[in-house]
Amino acid sequence: MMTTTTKTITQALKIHFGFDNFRSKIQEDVVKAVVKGDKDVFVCMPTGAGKSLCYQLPAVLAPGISLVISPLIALIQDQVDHLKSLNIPVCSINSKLPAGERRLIFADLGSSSPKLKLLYVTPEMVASPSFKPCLTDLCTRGLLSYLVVDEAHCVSQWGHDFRPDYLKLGKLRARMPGVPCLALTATAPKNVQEDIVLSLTLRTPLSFVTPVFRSNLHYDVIFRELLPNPFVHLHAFIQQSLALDSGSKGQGCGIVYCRTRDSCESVAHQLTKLGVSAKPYHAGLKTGDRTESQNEWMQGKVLVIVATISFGMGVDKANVRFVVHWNFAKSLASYYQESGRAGRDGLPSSCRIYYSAKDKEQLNFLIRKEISRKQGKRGSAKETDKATITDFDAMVAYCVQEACRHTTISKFFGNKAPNCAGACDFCRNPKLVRAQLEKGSSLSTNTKAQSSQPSGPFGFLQGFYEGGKKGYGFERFDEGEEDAEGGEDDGSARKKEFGNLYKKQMTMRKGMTVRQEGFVPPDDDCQLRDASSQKIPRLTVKAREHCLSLLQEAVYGHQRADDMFNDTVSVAVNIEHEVFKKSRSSNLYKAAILKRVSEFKRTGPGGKSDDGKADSSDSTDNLSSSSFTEKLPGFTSASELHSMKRKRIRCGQHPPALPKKDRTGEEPGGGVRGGVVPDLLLISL
Ligand SMILES: Nc1ncnc2c1ncn2[C@@H]1O[C@H](COP(=O)(O)OP(=O)(O)OP(=O)(O)O)[C@@H](O)[C@H]1O
Repeated sequence: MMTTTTKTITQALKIHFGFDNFRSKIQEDVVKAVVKGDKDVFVCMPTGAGKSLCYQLPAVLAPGISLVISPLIALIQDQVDHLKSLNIPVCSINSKLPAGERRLIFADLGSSSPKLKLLYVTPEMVASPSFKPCLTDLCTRGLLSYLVVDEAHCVSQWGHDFRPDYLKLGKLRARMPGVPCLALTATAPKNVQEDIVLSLTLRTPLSFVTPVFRSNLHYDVIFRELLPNPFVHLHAFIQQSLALDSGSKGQGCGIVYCRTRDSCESVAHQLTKLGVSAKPYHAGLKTGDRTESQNEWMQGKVLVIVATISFGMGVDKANVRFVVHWNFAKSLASYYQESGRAGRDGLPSSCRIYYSAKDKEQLNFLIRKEISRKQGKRGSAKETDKATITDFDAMVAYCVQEACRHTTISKFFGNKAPNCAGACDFCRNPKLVRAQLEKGSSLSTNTKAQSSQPSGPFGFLQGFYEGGKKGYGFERFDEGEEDAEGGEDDGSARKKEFGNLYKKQMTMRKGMTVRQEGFVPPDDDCQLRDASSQKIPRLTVKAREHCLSLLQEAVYGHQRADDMFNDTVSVAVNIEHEVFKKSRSSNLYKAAILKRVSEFKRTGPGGKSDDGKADSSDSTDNLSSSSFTEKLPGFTSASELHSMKRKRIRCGQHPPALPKKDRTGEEPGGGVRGGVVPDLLLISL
């Protein structure tokens, strides 16, 4: 037990970390309790609350070495770099360490008075035969000051990031009975907290648990499928969050999380096209490119990083003004942690989900299939399987409930409802949230009504799955990702296999059409009706989708105040489908679509009358769609959309470069080249 005075602690806080004060009373209390060293300590504090200091400061003051267990090498590296920049003797032993450095570290650890203060290792390393003797030696010589378990929720099978190797830490703990243990996490509901204490055999620990509520974060949910152009909407949100339109500099940065590598690429591309500097970050990139993206974002050269969830763990950037989830998170606990990367400096920041029912359905499918696979492997069901589904359901409920978002999160973690005070969309304007829900549910009803097949579990056609079983597949939900170090994964081949299976099933589900050579099938989130139909020769899905987006823009621009809650997406989908059904050739189809588009534009409030003047209904006296945007911050104004209109190009001129993904060799206009279709068709198609 140590008798370090408060003065010594505050001096060390200033000297080693450069802070005049503790960030909070609880941070100070934890540090003092750890420094005292007579008890194990459990800390559950929100993301960004300053948990690292709770063990780093005591470690600096302690005479020996503190062993820190952390789940990821990348996370460890960030901590090590940070501490090295503060001149604190720290190192990490991991599989990637060059032999020479490794020898030096072991030499220091074996010396009579090691210089190292903190030693970071993964749970796998701590259990490895090469490390065990060193650890035993340190224990025997009484040189181990603390055992620190960071991200302690990984120890719990109820936790959203369970790591089987964390379970072995209980045994490790038993081998060092006299060493105080400190477990820290940001995301632990009651059952996970209990599991941590049990698994790590913490002895009557001092618990410091603070509510998860962070008043500086504004949470909201936007239904992506209701948006005429989600990218324009995202762009507007980013502009607002970073105050780009006010010309302010040093305004911070943001993260957009996507589930797949492809969506990272396409969202980053779209944002760049709209004028925001954005870069993708995912495991499919070369390490150098990934590091470059991260560095440029850290330095503020790139404002938005569009990443899979592999990005962010350990990234301590204070001025993240927004975290967007373009795709659904796999659980509410993960969502809390990922969104919590916003506003670590305590300033107002936004956390937004672009919810999509299809996206949810897809993730549901993946999660349940994965559970089924695990159950098949172990031959039995587990309570934790249920917990995974409960956590996912909580995520769904968060999006589709009429309730305060902060309250939903707080209750999930076993806290009381906080005083949100308008820090979520529901508390700001419940009517708008309700309107969006109603629109969303009518959209999903329409989509369901279109299917002539009875749905199987979770909306899928049961007979379509291999063997007709209720198997769901997919072991990780950030598909296409490299595995986290030591994660419980069986390899990428199976991932790919499930990916292909999933795509195949979705295609079958959409159209039951046998694929013809050369026909590129619709993506999983394609909104078209009869998307897989190849009834019109040479008409591609891409061309149809493009027509649909033109229709959507036109329908949206056509809306008047009294029909602003009309479902523009469904209207456009139905018109496109009607035209598709009636047309016999690709050219006739396109001409019919353009005719409908120009009709809408001519007659709508945002359109022009025949004499070329703005329609009188566009006057500021009327409730235009831009004032609607202010009222319902889930929707993009028609004017924003019209400013996105494609540039007029003439026959013989090259169209603007297509995004990489579109360069398939296939003509966007369905294989029709300039000269065959009139000029007007090339403008838009
Ligand atoms: N006493 C303090 N005064 C000022 N800033 C502090 C203090 N303690 C910590 N910080 C800063 O707060 C930020 C968040 O700290 P830290 O990374 O430890 O949070 P955390 O609780 O571990 O979050 P997460 O769970 O997301 O990893 C860091 O930038 C850190 O430097």
